[in-house]
Amino acid sequence: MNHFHYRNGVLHAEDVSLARLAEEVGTPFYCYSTATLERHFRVLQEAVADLNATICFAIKANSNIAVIRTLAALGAGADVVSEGELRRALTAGVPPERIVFSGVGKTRRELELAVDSGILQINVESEPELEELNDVALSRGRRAVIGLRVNPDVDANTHAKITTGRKENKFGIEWTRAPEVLRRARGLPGIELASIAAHIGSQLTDLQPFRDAFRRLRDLVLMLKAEGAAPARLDLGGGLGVPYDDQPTPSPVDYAAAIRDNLGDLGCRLILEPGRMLVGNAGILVSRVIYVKEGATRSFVICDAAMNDLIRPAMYDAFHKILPVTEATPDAVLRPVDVVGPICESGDTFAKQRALPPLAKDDLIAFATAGAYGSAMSSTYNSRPLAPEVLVKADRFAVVRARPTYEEMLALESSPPWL
Ligand SMILES: Cc1ncc(COP(=O)(O)O)c(C=O)c1O
Ligand SMILES: N[C@@H](CCCC[NH3+])C(=O)O
Repeated sequence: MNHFHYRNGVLHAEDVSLARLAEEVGTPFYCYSTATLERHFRVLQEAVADLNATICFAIKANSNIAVIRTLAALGAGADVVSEGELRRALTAGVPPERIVFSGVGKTRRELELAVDSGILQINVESEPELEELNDVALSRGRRAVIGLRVNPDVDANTHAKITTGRKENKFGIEWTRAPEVLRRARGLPGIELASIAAHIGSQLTDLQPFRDAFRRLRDLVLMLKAEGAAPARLDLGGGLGVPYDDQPTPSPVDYAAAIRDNLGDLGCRLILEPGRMLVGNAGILVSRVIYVKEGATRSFVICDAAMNDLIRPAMYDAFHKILPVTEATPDAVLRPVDVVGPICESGDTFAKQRALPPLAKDDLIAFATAGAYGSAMSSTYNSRPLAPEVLVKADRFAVVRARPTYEEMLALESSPPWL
């Protein structure tokens, strides 16, 4: 369910016309719906209500502070993976006791900041990191509260670039060594082992890989219990997919059932780290057609958004629905076009041979389901300013990240003295 819909023939975000927003903020821009964010959070919260779970929004999916703040106001925590994300979460008002710090390559400085901030847990992904964190904690006279992320060697059945729980992936402690490393963690004076964690990948459209991973976590918990050292918490990561096309994806209720069936009787508190499912359908990227060009074998709709704004099609061959902001008439004849950006790479293509209603210079189009890994993965490639972000709530809107000026973009660079 999302709150982007046509009203009087114009695409709206809640009660705000995207055509009006395009006039006010210029294109391209991202637009997020507060109602969709809130609805997605509540649907998940209700689905897991009996499971004693903390929902830590994976802010890598959408790091806009207003988006994080919207979710934090409903009780969301945050899953962060860098100093920058930790600072964002704290700035957005997420209480430290609801923050989890994940990632395979946390620097000593990041570990120090995490320990000093008093966050819920640091998810350790390797033995060298465990030793480093032990050292950091002892040097501060503290014990670091950790989750040990294990790699359950389960195929998440998703795009190869976003699968994370196979043994050939860089993430987590190798499955066969997990018992030994858990015991090592228990014995370290600077470490408090509070949790076991796993995250097997992103955009999962099938629950079976989750079930397989949960069974493996169950085995580890039972092993620790038998040793009298049951973990207080289990961190199940994120990964639930969203429908980019019209294919159904598992519901939060079914996901919760998979958790309940496999882990519900263990008496552990749970941490969930959803990213995409909270924000994916809450965001849209609006762009203006610059030209329509007739090539030798196909037609190109060249728009002012590009791969630097939304890299998912170029990087993962991802599909995003493309909607005309002015609704097509029922008798409009669709024709196949390539929708491309202005960047100097053929990979700067949003869609190939997509059947779309007639589009002309200056028309507005919108890329749907762009709220997750859209703006968060954008860059300034080709010296293009980052697209602004707008948050809508009913009939109100706010520019929650402005488009930088070219002066601001150039200001961080300087000439060396010899030039
Ligand atoms: C450790 C961790 N947690 C949570 C997530 C969020 O994943 P998703 O956006 O698929 O829910 C990711 C990204 O896949 C991740 O690496
Ligand atoms: N960036 C990926 C998801 C990666 C998840 C990160 N753990 C995407 O756009 O689908």
